[in-house]
Amino acid sequence: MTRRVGLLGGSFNPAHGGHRGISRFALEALDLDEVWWLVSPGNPLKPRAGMAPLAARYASAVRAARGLPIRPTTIEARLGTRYTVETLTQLVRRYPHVQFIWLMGADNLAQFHRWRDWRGIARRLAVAVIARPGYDAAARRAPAMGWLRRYVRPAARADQWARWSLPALVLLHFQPDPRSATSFRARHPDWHEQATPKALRDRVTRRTII
Ligand SMILES: Nc1ncnc2c1ncn2[C@@H]1O[C@H](COP(=O)(O)OP(=O)(O)OP(=O)(O)O)[C@@H](O)[C@H]1O
Ligand SMILES: O=C(O)c1ccc[n+]([C@@H]2O[C@H](COP(=O)([O-])O)[C@@H](O)[C@H]2O)c1
Repeated sequence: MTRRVGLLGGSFNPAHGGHRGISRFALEALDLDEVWWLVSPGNPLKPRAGMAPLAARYASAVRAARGLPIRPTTIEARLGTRYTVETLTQLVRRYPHVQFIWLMGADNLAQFHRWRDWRGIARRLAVAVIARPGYDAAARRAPAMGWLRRYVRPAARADQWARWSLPALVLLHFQPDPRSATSFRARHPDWHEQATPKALRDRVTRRTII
């Protein structure tokens, strides 16, 4: 049977309640079986300075995902992909029985036009953007919206996304969640220096999704 999976790519530096909240919301609004958290080896647009090691970020994701149908994974490190379009090409090929939808917060929509082959991403799979406090105006004015606007689908029918022709974009609003990794790091600057259990660290390189 075809599974419906939402992909939330991120730095997870560290994972926090906002990731959990939006994933829980997406599971329901998009009628998903699972959300996979793609813990990035390194966002191509973010500086490396201040980025905790992948093992620590992955461990934080495993903790934050507990009890929900969310699978944190470091698959991009194993595939050797950093650009989302490359990751998606490989995932679609590797998992022919999974229907994927790309999830991202409104802050990323504002930057989307800077991603490699962003139109190609939207041609490969549906995209759901989740509102984020402080980013409404930036998302509305997002340069990528100049092209994407014509492909916007009604949020009231978000659970039908698997039937939409591509490109397809849905803008989802739910109780805005102000949590961010930036504010977490401001309060806990050395969060990743706490020991990462060795077993978890080892699993980062070995882990497969299914
Ligand atoms: N509170 C939130 N509301 C909506 N989207 C969110 C929220 N937190 C994270 N996201 C989204 O989750 C994905 C991964 O986010 P990321 O790991 O960069 O966390 P972040 O809190 O945005 O980090 P930072 O503050 O370091 O930029 C991105 O698409 C981001 O937009
Ligand atoms: O492919 C790109 O050009 C690209 C540029 C910037 C960000 N991304 C992806 O966007 C996702 C969110 O990143 P972040 O750091 O905002 O959590 C993550 O999966 C990144 O790999 C991808």
